Amino acid sequence: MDQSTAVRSVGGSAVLSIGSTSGRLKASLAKLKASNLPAKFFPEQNRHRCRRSSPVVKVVNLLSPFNTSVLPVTPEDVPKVEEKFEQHNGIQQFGEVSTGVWSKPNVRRKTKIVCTIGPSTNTKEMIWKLAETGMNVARLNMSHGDHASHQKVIDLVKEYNFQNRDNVIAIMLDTKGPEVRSGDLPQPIYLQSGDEFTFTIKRGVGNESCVSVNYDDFVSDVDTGDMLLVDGGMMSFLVKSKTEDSVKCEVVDGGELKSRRHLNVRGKSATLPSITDKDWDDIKFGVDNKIDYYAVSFVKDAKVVHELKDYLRSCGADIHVIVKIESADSIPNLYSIVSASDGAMVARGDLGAELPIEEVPLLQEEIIRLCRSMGKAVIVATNMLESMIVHPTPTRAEVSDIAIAVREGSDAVMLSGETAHGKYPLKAVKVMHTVALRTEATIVGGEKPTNLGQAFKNHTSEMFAYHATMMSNTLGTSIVVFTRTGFMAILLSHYRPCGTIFAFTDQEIVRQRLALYQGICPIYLQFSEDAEKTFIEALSYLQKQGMVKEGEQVALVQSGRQPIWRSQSTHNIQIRKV
Ligand SMILES: Nc1ncnc2c1ncn2[C@@H]1O[C@H](COP(=O)(O)OP(=O)(O)OP(=O)(O)O)[C@@H](O)[C@H]1O
Ligand SMILES: CC(=O)C(=O)O
Repeated sequence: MDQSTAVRSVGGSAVLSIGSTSGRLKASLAKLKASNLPAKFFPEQNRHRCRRSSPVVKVVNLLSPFNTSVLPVTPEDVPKVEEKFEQHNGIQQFGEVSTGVWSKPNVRRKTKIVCTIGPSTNTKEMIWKLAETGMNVARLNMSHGDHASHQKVIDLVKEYNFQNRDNVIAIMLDTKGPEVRSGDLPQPIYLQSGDEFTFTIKRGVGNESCVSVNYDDFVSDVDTGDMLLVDGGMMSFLVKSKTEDSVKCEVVDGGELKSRRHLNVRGKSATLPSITDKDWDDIKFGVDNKIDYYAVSFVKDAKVVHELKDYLRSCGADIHVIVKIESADSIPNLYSIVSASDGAMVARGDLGAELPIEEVPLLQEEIIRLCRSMGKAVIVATNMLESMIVHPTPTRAEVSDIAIAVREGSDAVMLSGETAHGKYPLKAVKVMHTVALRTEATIVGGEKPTNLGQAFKNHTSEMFAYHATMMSNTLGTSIVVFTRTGFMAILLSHYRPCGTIFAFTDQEIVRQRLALYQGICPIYLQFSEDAEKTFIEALSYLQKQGMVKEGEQVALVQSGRQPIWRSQSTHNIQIRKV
């Protein structure tokens, strides 16, 4: 077996591919000399670390007609794959095209994909297709739609999870938060630089020169000289003067102003509570529907996270909280906010509106580093494939953006408008999958994030996770872990082992939750009283699905907060032959 399960079938086709490439191609590949690439790409020089194939081998593989592991990116190729979906009358037939779980993109890729569900994707057919193409988490944006429309999506995702025991999609409810939005307009207004335009707190105004704003303190929060941004900067307005109920502006960057657009004041957060009355109503809706994650918008301090967690405890809801870092006020409190939560989202849209745009990449890196060191999940969001809302191929800069987020170590990357209302939702997921998979193949694994030891305060589990990772990296094995709470699987994920973490759980809620975490393939299994019987069943499942081969070794981990079969004091890692 190739040492990295994430790339094993790709690695296997290297020799064949060289033989099948044209002379011109061979000549260009010859130019890709090892000496021209950074030493860290070459595993021979990092023997003590994870063994990976070099990018040169991967380039050959990408170009090979025999390669089936890396999905195509070109517009010519992608429709062929989508056509394949169309050939099947009825989405249930997906199972028939699959040749075991290993063929699924969700298993081979480590970095997870969050897809926002909207008008382009809120049908049964599209949710099934998204799931089969690589979606790991379905995001419901509560700024749009009503409970009935979100209920339909939740029910469909649950139906998918129920019918597909070998794949799982988590559900994330993203709160609207204290968003300031302009009101309805009968039709879009075209504004040019230098035009005058007024925003008013009077209700129901929408004409060529003035529109309502949904926030009563808007006038008092804004000062003359402030810059107002629409949709994160798509249009901008300079505040010239204000009255009791209106703010008069000059258009700086013009464009088309549509209904219900998002407004930010550069450098300022609205003086509204992070969780509004509407959000509490939506949070209750999430509790009733047993969703997996809340993404909480515009969190400014840890207090609000504690408040939400207290509420969830009081109703016995086991839902994890992801804080969205998007408010200027959140930055000084970053450590305490992340510490109180289960993870963070780098919400680059609003972050880049409230703070200078050049701060966004630096903050992204810092937030990822902080989350990794604290053992928290981290998602990079917004504009990742923005051009694919209307075009079938991404810009090269967008491809690089995904690669950077993967290299920086994010657990997940997110699609917003691309899947919510874009023209090419499946292609966008496919591109994200391919870029992430390709980038992961060049990452040297097993680098322990600093300070992780202090994050978990459970030194035995911590030590076992660390050593299981080192052992599996050295031997080139996958990791098999049994978990009732998800704790040990999450801990292992934070050490970023090279092989896949097959996390067996007898709790459906844990199976769903683990879908967000880097490198984890969650699998439901009813645990037997007899540990050995359960291990055999798990390994036989993996073998049947093509995830491990006969004779291959796996690292089997029995550790964590709650003992399943072991007595309190025994923890162990076994290396087993399948
Ligand atoms: N549930 C939904 N129902 C209807 N439209 C939706 C839904 N979810 C998303 N959309 C549409 O997809 C767009 C992109 O989704 P996204 O989650 O990025 O929204 P957003 O961050 O609130 O952005 P915006 O400020 O542009 O609304 C939204 O602006 C909206 O037009
Ligand atoms: C995702 C989101 O809310 C943002 O980027 O602002």
